[in-house]
Amino acid sequence: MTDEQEKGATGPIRVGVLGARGRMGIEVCKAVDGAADMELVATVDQGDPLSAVADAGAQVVVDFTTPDVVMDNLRWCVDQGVHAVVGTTGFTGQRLDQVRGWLGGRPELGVVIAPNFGIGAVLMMQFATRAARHFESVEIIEQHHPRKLDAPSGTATHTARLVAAARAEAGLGPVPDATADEVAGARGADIDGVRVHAVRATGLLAHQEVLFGTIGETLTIRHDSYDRVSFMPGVLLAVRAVPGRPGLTLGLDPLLD
Ligand SMILES: NC(=O)c1ccc[n+]([C@@H]2O[C@H](COP(=O)([O-])OP(=O)(O)OC[C@H]3O[C@@H](n4cnc5c(N)ncnc54)[C@H](O)[C@@H]3O)[C@@H](O)[C@H]2O)c1
Ligand SMILES: O=C(O)C1=N[C@H](C(=O)O)CCC1
Repeated sequence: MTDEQEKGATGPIRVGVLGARGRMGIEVCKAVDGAADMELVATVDQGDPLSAVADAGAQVVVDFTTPDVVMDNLRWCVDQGVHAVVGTTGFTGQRLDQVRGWLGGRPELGVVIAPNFGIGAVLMMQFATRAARHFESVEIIEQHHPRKLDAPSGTATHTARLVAAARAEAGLGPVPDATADEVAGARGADIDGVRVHAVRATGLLAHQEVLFGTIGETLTIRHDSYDRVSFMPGVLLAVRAVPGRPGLTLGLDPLLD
């Protein structure tokens, strides 16, 4: 039995939440509070010292903050020897490599970074990856609440990368598109050759369609989160798993298998 398993066997997982007063942070605090095998020991938001997390003896931190502060938070967690579950978006390949580099010096530590903790959203990405090689055309349409700071969403960016990799592996060429004299933005963002359209509207929460096309047919794979509670089973799953998963885990897929 590892040290972590031993700690887990003797008591609840001690959890600290960063971004605790944000839309997601509030839900995470409620979910952790309501989990019999966890104890919410620290809640930190902008202006509060991170040291509260260490002082409280947190074993796992959950971060739902903003792309501009999340790397500093993660660096701090690694330095302090605290496992991390991260839902904050903005993770480029370069950022992920940086996190892997930090973890190289702390082989016992785990970090889970997931662009979407909704189980349905994870399946939507898996289904889209599976469909990708069968269709010459693909576009992603993500729709979110208007207070979202980033566009396109982390989920859409991750999906585009997965779909592009599956297309490349299948030997598909570029998506057919004869557009000329494009008005800037009309065709959406280009992520690894996949067009991504970001919609923002009051009343929406988090939604995504992946639209595939080939001769004579289309396939639309759609996921909708209507409430932030939809992300909580995935967050709790990651909190339970991360002490036993050294290194970087990207996405929730390996935890669902
Ligand atoms: N992975 C997922 O399933 C998922 C789901 C929803 C949202 N998100 C992402 O989570 C992030 C947060 O989303 P939100 O809607 O809760 O945003 P939000 O703006 O409501 O919350 C962010 C919180 O972080 C706080 N904050 C800022 N700097 C901080 C710091 N240095 N230390 C501690 N707290 C700090 C802010 O004050 C705010 O309360 C976004 O990147 C969003 O895209 C991911
Ligand atoms: O509300 C948000 O902000 C969300 N962000 C994530 C993303 O960018 O993909 C997940 C869905 C909700």
